[in-house]
Amino acid sequence: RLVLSPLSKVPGPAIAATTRLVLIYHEFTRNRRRWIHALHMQYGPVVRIAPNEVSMATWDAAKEIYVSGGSGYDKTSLYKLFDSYETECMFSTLDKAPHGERRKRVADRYIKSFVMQPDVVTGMQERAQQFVAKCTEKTGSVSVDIYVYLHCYAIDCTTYHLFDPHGLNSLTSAADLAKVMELSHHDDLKGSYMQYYFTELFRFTSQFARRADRSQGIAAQIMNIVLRNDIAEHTVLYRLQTHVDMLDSRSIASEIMDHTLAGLDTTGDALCFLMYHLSLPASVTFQEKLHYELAENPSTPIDDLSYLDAIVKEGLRCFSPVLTSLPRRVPRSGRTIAGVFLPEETIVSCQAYTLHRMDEKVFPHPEEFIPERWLEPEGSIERNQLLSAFSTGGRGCIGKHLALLEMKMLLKETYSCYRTSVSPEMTASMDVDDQFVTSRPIGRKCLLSFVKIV
Ligand code: HEM
Repeated sequence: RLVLSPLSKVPGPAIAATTRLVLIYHEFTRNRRRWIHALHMQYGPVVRIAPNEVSMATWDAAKEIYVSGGSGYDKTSLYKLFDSYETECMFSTLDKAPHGERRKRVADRYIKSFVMQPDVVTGMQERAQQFVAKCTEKTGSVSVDIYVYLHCYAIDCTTYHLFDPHGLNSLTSAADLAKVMELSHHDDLKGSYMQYYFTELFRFTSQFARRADRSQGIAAQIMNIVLRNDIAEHTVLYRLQTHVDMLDSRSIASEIMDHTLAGLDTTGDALCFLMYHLSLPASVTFQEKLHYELAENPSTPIDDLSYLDAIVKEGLRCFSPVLTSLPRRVPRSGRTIAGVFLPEETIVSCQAYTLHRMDEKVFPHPEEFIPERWLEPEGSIERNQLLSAFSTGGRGCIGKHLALLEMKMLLKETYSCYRTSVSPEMTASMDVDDQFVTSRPIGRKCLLSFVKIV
């Protein structure tokens, strides 16, 4: 492995080239992303992290892995863990052709022009207003745990888009709030890796199945909704139910379930990290500039607010909720990337955490939160190419435009009228806790105070 493997010339620690146990150790100790980033800083943009696995950190490599041929290389079996009801969904379909067929069924519901329609925008705005009302219902300098309410907001918005009028109303209903608490406080990292490495064992012990522990309640609810015939026409479920070549109900439920969970932690955690950062004393100017833009342009379309856009992009660059590698398999007969030949079936990936930091010509002072960098015309192409929060290509995030609308709407409704600051009672850690795919604050609590701007 160290000497004769076609990967033997790829830089990286010798021990990692000889056994996968090193990578497994970092996976189980929640250190995979940090370890890979440190290796990139030491060895450069191409690193061997296991006998048959290579990590890359340039836009050219990302383009080849995720965009070549439309949707890049096929996924690894890690994604099989995202089946629901023991049935494939778009995200867990490994190969290109069946994935493309699945994606076409719902793609029109997620394109920007559809998401920006009044039906959808108004739905998001109502929920953003409910979020602000919830955070400000008690008067005085009361601190509010936005971690929970942001997850409520994310799932209420997503399920409105997926299966209105039966979406969750966790910002207004205590029963739905309890479901969100259950979903957003789970810890899936070790269980998921166990399931990945010991697939056969888990097949016989399905009571430990990854999703079952956190999402049994919502899974049953979604299956019931899928069978209903009163779904609003603007939704993803309606699109699936009325497709000429309709999928069976388990496949539809699996798809809807996956989108529900895909839109929960991602948008919820991204907003949580971002609002926390904006509420620190050092961010007063960012809040002021944002408030000024919102107050001066109350009727400007949300997508034309350039400072709001810069805040969201910088938030996604610094605190992306999907920081870790998105693994793919090198196609038949192998490929050469960045001058390195990778044999067929080598596992290859990029991680957003490193793409967002490594090239200091594109992102000077990468550890600093500087929204203004997104307003500079020079270097704009390179910055946007390397911003990988939603990944890229035909398997990139289908919910990107919905997520951006949700984020912008919530910030607009909040910072048009309120100033936020970190509450003095806030002792929970906001350091990043890597889960299997997403990352969230370690403390799972974020206490902020809201003060009305008069
Ligand atoms: C800030 C919020 C979000 C972020 C950062 C994010 C990020 C991502 C990323 C990086 C991927 C690609 C993963 C991979 O290749 O392994 C992805 C895929 C996906 N996302 Fe998102 N996502 C967000 C919100 C949403 C929302 C709101 C929805 C839907 C309601 C959604 C639905 C999906 C689906 C269905 C896929 C799979 C696409 C496919 O396989 O073709 N995401 N997301």
